[in-house]
Amino acid sequence: MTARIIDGKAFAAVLLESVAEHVSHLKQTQGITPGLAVVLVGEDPASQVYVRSKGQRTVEVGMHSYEYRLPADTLEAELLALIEQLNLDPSVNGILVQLPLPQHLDEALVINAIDPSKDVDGFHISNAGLLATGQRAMVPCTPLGCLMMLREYCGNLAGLHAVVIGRSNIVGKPMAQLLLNESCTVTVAHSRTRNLPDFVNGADIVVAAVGRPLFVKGEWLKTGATVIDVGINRIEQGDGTTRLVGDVDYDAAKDIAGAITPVPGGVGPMTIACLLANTVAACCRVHFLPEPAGLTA
Ligand SMILES: Nc1nc(=O)c2c([nH]1)NC[C@@H]1CN(c3ccc(C(=O)N[C@@H](CCC(=O)O)C(=O)O)cc3)C=[N+]21
Ligand SMILES: [Mg+2]
Repeated sequence: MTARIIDGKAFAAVLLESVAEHVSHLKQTQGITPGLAVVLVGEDPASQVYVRSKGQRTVEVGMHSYEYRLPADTLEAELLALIEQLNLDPSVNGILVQLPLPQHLDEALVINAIDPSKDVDGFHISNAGLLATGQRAMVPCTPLGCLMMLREYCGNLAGLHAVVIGRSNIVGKPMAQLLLNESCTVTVAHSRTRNLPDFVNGADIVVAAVGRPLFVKGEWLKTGATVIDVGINRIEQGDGTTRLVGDVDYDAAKDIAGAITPVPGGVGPMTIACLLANTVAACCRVHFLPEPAGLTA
């Protein structure tokens, strides 16, 4: 069996098109242009690449992009002052503080300083709590993108056994919450789980978010399983160049899975599309306007 390839890039392009239409409608009928502020502290090269591509996509769909690049030694008080300024600025509908932050900054403190209604990453404790209790929340972009692709490829998810590998606050935990809200039977596994292959072998859906290259082996999978690979690992090749690989051994998995996301071109592009969709939703909510459908359970 050869798996269907879940084309996240194409899927994201469709979502971005509908975001762009929504933005254009807001402009024409309300004179409003949604705005997204992205804050990057420090000079991590990978983070700079992501921030640049977020800014480009934001402008492409017709929204305002505001970028703040702060030095690595920025004081916590300075960062909190910027967040407060963005919280109060009505032209800013979404605020994203790029993670990870430098060591001396308290990530939880900084994230929880963001106005929850502008927390388009869905990382604020208030949004995490709303999601965990099945209420309308800003949903973290990566798990939201994964859910959209799963709904498309599996249809109704109720009763399916999903194994989420990874327990981070930004992917594993919210992914498990979303799948529970879809009535999946959810197992949350992680790098310390014993007999992980046995759990994976029982899964109709596998979401791999452990951050270890090629960690999930093809032979662990149940035939026909749907595999979502959240990993983005840059590995050195023999010739000195680098290559992006996921957390799943794709070449082996594709002969056993029923459907699988590639890396790159799977979850990554959906993450950015969902970020922009969340920003439009945040803008609609603050103005009491109808918002794009399908962003939550
Ligand atoms: N507050 C915060 N929110 C985030 O959402 C956030 C963050 N911090 N810190 C870093 C991670 C990483 N992240 C990615 C988004 C898109 C791609 C993406 O589009 N990847 C392309 C390939 C990119 C490449 O070639 O390097 C793909 O998978 O096809 C990757 C990674 C968002 N993050
Ligand atoms: Mg972790």
